Amino acid sequence: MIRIEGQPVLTAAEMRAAEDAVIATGVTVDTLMDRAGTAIAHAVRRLAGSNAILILCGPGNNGGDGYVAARVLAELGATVRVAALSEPRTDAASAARAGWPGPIEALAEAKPAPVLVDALFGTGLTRPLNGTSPQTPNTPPAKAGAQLGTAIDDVPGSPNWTPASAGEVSVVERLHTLTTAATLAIAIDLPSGLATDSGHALTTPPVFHLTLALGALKPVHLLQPAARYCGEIRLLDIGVPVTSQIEVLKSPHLAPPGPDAHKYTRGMVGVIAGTMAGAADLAALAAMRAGAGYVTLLGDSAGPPHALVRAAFSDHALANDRIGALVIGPGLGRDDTARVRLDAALAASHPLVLDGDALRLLDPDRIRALTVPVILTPHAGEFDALFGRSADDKITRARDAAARTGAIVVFKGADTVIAAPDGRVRLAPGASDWLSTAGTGDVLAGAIGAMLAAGLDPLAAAAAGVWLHGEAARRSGPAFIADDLADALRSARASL
Ligand SMILES: NC(=O)C1=CN([C@@H]2O[C@H](COP(=O)(O)OP(=O)(O)OC[C@H]3O[C@@H](n4cnc5c(N)ncnc54)[C@H](OP(=O)(O)O)[C@@H]3O)[C@@H](O)[C@H]2O)[C@@H](O)CC1
Ligand SMILES: Nc1ncnc2c1ncn2[C@@H]1O[C@H](COP(=O)(O)OP(=O)(O)O)[C@@H](O)[C@H]1O
Ligand SMILES: [K+]
Repeated sequence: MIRIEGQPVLTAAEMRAAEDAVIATGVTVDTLMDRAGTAIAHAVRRLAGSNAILILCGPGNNGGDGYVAARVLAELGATVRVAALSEPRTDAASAARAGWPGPIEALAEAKPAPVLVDALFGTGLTRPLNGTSPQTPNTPPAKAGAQLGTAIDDVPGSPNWTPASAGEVSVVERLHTLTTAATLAIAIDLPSGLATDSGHALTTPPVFHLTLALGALKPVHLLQPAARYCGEIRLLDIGVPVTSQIEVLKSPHLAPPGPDAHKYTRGMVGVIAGTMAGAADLAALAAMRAGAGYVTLLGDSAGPPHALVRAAFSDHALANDRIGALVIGPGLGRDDTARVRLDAALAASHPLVLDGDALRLLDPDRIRALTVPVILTPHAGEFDALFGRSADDKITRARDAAARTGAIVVFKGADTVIAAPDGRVRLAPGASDWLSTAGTGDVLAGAIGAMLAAGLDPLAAAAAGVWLHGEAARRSGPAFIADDLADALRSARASL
């Protein structure tokens, strides 16, 4: 089981293409399924201990993985049962079922087990699961020699097959019931019911403890709301080489200061204040706690820290060529003064982090015309206002916005997506929901400003800022406020 940090993320079509490329070299689908099922079995065995396991198998290759896993688990000495939704519809799944020597129960009547493994549907699910399953046989399954491969009642030891009682079975209901009754619920590749690429639920699945992604991570594992249902995510290697421009965010390499460091070499951040002074203060504090050597706040500011260098806003103060990044937007306001400050900031030729109100005062063409490195940090409302609404998935939207503006786009939320104009994407794994409190976005802007001023390239700076922010939130526990979060950036940085 491989941890997900830094791993490539593939769509369903890209994963199929990667599998096809391996198959073109002479490896069979059955071999790939065997590898997948074997890896699943070993992972489940380790997690289940001596507890009994129930594997739910669907009609496609996800179900095929389930049959292989059942066979290998039995060979490993586990107590394992199999319940099927319907007969297999692929040759590989049929062959896998034929290899399972035990009985096959009808999903409609299967009794729960302490460990539930969902191998009903994977990347092939393209439409909602009906409350009732059209595939559930209400007559006994086909006999040997049927077109779909080995018939279920020809499988050695499968006399227990019983057709669904009333001819109909609610797949979703059964999945929920059996999962809720289990103490450990594991989804194979993805929880059945979720769409692989969009982050949406076609049908709402239960919440799993663990999802074992096969061969590569998919958007479903990181985009909300889908990611909520996956629980912990681990990757299983099935020997399919994969690459992608989309990767899971990983911890950054941030060197501590060396003996030749001084405050300016560590990076000078300018934060421009506006009508809501506290927001700029938070961004400034975050920049300091994320490791900037010098932070100056231009405009009105109230409280500590004393290390923050305050100055009146002026073109002269902005012209300081030691400034490595300017942060503008938190608490800026949208009045005439805000517009004047924004115009001056854009004209100052420093790398920019544009957040909050700055995003409300700009349009994509004006951002595109900028010649300095730019990082945009919109939440969903700011994103819609700047780029318009769309039904596209969050990765596509962030990528399009980056290509349109030439800027790095940090599309925030519980599933932050960072996109570069060249198509590279970094996906942040689920951060603390306690981040949903005022001012945490200001903290993020400051942290990213510190990374940009330290000399990281814009994508790396945005990624490092988001990582530090997520780690600071994790370390802050419940009910923190943005001030606590800014302070916790220090220990997040120390953890590297
Ligand atoms: N390819 C490979 O080499 C490898 C693939 N691997 C594994 O394969 C998985 C993908 O397999 P898959 O493509 O067979 O799709 P899967 O997710 O099992 O389901 C498709 C089936 O469900 C049916 N169906 C769809 N919607 C439905 C609905 N609402 N209600 C009812 N039925 C519905 C659909 O029917 P159809 O749409 O054709 O009518 C079709 O029969 C992947 O996640 C991984 O686990 C690994 O073994 C490694 C090697
Ligand atoms: N439920 C959540 N789970 C994880 N992160 C969240 C959640 N809600 C918000 N966030 C994060 O918290 C921050 C909120 O930013 P923003 O909405 O700009 O707040 P503010 O404007 O008050 O500073 C973003 O970094 C966002 O990604
Ligand atoms: K599944």
